Amino acid sequence: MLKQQTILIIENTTPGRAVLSDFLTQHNFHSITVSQEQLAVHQIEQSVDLVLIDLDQGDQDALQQLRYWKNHKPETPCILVSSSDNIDTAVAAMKQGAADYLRKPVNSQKLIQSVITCMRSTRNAAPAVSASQHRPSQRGFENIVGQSGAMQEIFEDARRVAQTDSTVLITGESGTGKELIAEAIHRNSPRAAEPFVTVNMAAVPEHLVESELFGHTKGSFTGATESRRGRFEAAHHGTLFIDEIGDFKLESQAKLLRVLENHTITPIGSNQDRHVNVRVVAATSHHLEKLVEKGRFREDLYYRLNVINLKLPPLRERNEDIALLVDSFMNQICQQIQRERPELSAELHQYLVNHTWPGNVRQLRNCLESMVVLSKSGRLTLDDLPDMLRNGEGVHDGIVIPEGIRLEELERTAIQQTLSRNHGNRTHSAKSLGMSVRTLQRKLKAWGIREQANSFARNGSS
Ligand SMILES: Nc1ncnc2c1ncn2[C@@H]1O[C@H](COP(=O)(O)OP(=O)(O)OP(=O)(O)O)[C@@H](O)[C@H]1O
Repeated sequence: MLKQQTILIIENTTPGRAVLSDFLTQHNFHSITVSQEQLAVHQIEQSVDLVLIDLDQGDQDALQQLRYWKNHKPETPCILVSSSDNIDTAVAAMKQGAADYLRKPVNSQKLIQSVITCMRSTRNAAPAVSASQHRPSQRGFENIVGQSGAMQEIFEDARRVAQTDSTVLITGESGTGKELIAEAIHRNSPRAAEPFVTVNMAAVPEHLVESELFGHTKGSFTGATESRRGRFEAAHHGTLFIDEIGDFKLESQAKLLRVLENHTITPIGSNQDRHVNVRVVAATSHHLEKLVEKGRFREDLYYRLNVINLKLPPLRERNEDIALLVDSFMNQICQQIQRERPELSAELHQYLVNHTWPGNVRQLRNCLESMVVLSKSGRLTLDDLPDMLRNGEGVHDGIVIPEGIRLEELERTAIQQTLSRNHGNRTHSAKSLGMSVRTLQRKLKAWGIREQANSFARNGSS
């Protein structure tokens, strides 16, 4: 049994805090309880073993809280608890790195099981020296998996831009590997021996953005008890990766533009400019052009950042990479938690390859990790899939169609998911989709997924 591990409970109601705290105390955990408003920087700085966030404080606030936590203490597992059955929130939480998502009323056994599992999985993971426990230790291109044409082009372009000092804008949905590419660019650049510093704008509270980037002097605002170096200075001679640049407020955008043009920063409260030599790589999952049209992103900053644009495709557009990713993640995860690599049933493998993965590579990795950690035998099957996936997430049940998706992609996704649900049976799938088997076969052939369906059908009973 774990002894006196500390759990931080962020929950806005006093009775809710008391119930959770009593319950965890009974199970020998030490708990600290706060409401979101009470949460202070020193609590984030202190060492806690797990964070429990109540989503009923408002989905967006809780998700922001999660992002902030993952940015500052990526190694600390966060469990989200919610009475909402909004699948989008659950998906968003998992995409942003929640270790688990529990629906209220939470069965006490389930809560304890989740707490113990999340802590165990973190303890067994590699030491938290990197910004993410999921990242390989050598973070060059050699650790980025992808044999699809789209990824090969990205690698080629990224290697080329690594040699320059140009600003790079990496675009792509959350979890597609933007940060991984940014770091690989840095590791392959002449700045490789200098710092690679990251900052996620979506995770920094609005009033702290400028202090985070440019630093502040002691006493320059309430709470500034010490002078603090900003991320630009921390990245001096190296690379600064600014994630979710689209979340910058207009006022800060003007200041950022000035730094990019003059290479000088002025910490808050100081009247002295400081020279910084920093290469900026920015990333966003938003359509910046649209934000520019709406007046929410400065056009001049957009052009200044967009000198070189690398567009990472979502995982559903490069299914051919999934089998490789699965193989690589299974090896990594099993090595990290020192487990023998379990076998994957043919149905499960087929499911993983055909799933649309709205949370992209991150979600695929989290799914595999959760299955491996919780597995009781040496073989993983469809029954081992996390609940959220088994309940149809990623199948677009609510039909939320991502912007810019082509009809053909939708059709392909619908067909692949239906085949997966019907264990590769084309007759049942065609019937359920309201098309003839012949049409279904023609489409599969045209998309080059005939083999997968065949091999699945052959192995379907294994
Ligand atoms: N091609 C890949 N090969 C191996 N691992 C990958 C690949 N792409 C992403 N990952 C892994 O997926 C996770 C998410 O990647 P990353 O943080 O780089 O995505 P992102 O696009 O920056 O996400 P966000 O926009 O949410 O910050 C990480 O654990 C990363 O190591």
